[in-house]
Amino acid sequence: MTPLSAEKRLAREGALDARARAHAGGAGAARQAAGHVLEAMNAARACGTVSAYLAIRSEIDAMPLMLALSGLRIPVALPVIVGRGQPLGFRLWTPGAPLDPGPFGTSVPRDGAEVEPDILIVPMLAFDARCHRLGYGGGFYDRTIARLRSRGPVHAFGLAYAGQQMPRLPVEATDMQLDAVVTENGVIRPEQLADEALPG
Ligand SMILES: Nc1nc2c(c(=O)[nH]1)N(C=O)[C@@H](CNc1ccc(C(=O)N[C@@H](CCC(=O)O)C(=O)O)cc1)CN2
Ligand SMILES: Nc1ncnc2c1ncn2[C@@H]1O[C@H](COP(=O)(O)OP(=O)(O)OP(=O)(O)O)[C@@H](O)[C@H]1O
Repeated sequence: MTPLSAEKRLAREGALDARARAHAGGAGAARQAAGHVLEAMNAARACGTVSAYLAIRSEIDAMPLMLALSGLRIPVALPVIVGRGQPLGFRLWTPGAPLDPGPFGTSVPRDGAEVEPDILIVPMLAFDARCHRLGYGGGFYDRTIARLRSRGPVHAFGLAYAGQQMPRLPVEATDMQLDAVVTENGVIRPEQLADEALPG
């Protein structure tokens, strides 16, 4: 294990605790965040298919957003684990669509068509002011964002509780920066830190 992955593992422990505390605050945050995602999409002129997620553990619920998008006739997709070390696949979802159990407590639409999303709504353990993200460590979203960005423009918006912000996350070369992180308090765009251009 490299020192950086050990650092990430430590950060994950603190992040799980902070997220669980934020989650105990109730369902209002998920509804507020959903409204801010729609604002962020409008501001970025982002349109097309939106991939979201079915929350596991203490992730902020994306369902209010998914229902709002469906109501606006915007196509919604859900991630599918294709294999270890592989980018995620995506299947179309509609409210009430039958689901099959997937790995790690996830659920996937049973018979949704496979699609390529234009907008990714990304769950996480933690984020920082530069919109770097810490996930569960599978590297699934990093590989997925890298692949989609290599093919064309894609918007990657993190969705999180404001309480999931951390001072500064450890960053590996493969870690993708998000275009924004949306919380119940609004939209956070990546902050350019003064020392970012310096080596080390
Ligand atoms: N709601 C949701 N759906 C999602 C993701 C996600 O983060 N959240 N994913 C984002 O990639 C993918 C699923 N990937 C996941 C990868 C690991 C774990 C997880 O719980 N890992 C365990 C370690 C398990 C093990 O190593 O055996 C852990 O963190 O304790 C969960 C989801 C696709 N769907
Ligand atoms: N595009 C990529 N190509 C090759 N390896 C990658 C890529 N992206 C990430 N990885 C590797 O995957 C492993 C896990 O990455 P990381 O710790 O960033 O996962 P994560 O972002 O927390 O997980 P997830 O995205 O699944 O929630 C790391 O060893 C990382 O180097």
